[in-house]
Amino acid sequence: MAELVFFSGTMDCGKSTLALQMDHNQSARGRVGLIFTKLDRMGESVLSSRLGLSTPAHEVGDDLDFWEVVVEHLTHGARVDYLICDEAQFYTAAQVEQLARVVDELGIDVNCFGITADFRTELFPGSKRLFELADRVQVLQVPALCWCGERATHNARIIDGVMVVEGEQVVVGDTSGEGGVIDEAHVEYEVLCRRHYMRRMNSHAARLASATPDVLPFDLDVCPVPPRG
Ligand SMILES: Nc1ncnc2c1ncn2[C@@H]1O[C@H](COP(=O)(O)OP(=O)(O)O)[C@@H](O)[C@H]1O
Ligand SMILES: Cc1cn([C@H]2C[C@H](O)[C@@H](COP(=O)(O)O)O2)c(=O)[nH]c1=O
Repeated sequence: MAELVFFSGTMDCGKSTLALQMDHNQSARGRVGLIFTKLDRMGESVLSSRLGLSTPAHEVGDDLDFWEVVVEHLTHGARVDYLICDEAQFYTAAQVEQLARVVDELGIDVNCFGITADFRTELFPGSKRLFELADRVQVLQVPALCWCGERATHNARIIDGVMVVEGEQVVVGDTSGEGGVIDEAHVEYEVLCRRHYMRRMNSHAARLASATPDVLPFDLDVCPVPPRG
């Protein structure tokens, strides 16, 4: 039975790597897939992982209709066994519904990969609809970690070193320091555990706090001093 599966988690937890592995394993056994992505950090029409691998992909614009794309392939005699859909958080709710129809009416497996929530902890439209419609939502096995060592559960947006909780939902960027730019400010992301997300305590803020002896905003037993870097 074909399935709609949503592999979800924070940024930097290995979603795109898994998407590439899944495609590799399927195509190595002669199955034929279509690969989609939207707003990948590496540019248009590419699905890339931080491990350095990438593959060409169909870029998903707001007007792309997954049902029509797949039906057109089939009508022209092409085989389609599965779909790999990366950065699915950015898809529209209608596009997720088209993906569900591809599964139900064409019997094609659809594997979606994407972050659950934005830097304000609000669900992205694509993720919300996937949570509502997917046969399965899977968390990845290797957790991304907060600077304190706990499992990271939240994505923080950092502008010029300071964590923010207001702004546009979509700003393409990375966790490695290479970010986008808004109004000439440097935008990047950092994954945090809930405790440190709620305290607005990214690694930079924690380092500053630990350097100030009379300001101890959190319990050092639970929140060790973050590593330098
Ligand atoms: N130099 C490295 N050596 C080993 N693993 C790495 C290295 N760089 C990144 N990774 C792994 O790649 C993961 C990020 O993979 P990626 O597929 O780009 O994440 P996502 O798509 O979820 O944002 C990291 O969590 C880490 O496990
Ligand atoms: C939290 C958050 C993230 N984004 C962007 C930043 C990246 O370009 C992607 C996530 O990609 P990844 O492969 O999972 O690292 O999403 C955003 O636009 N808004 C946000 O709030």
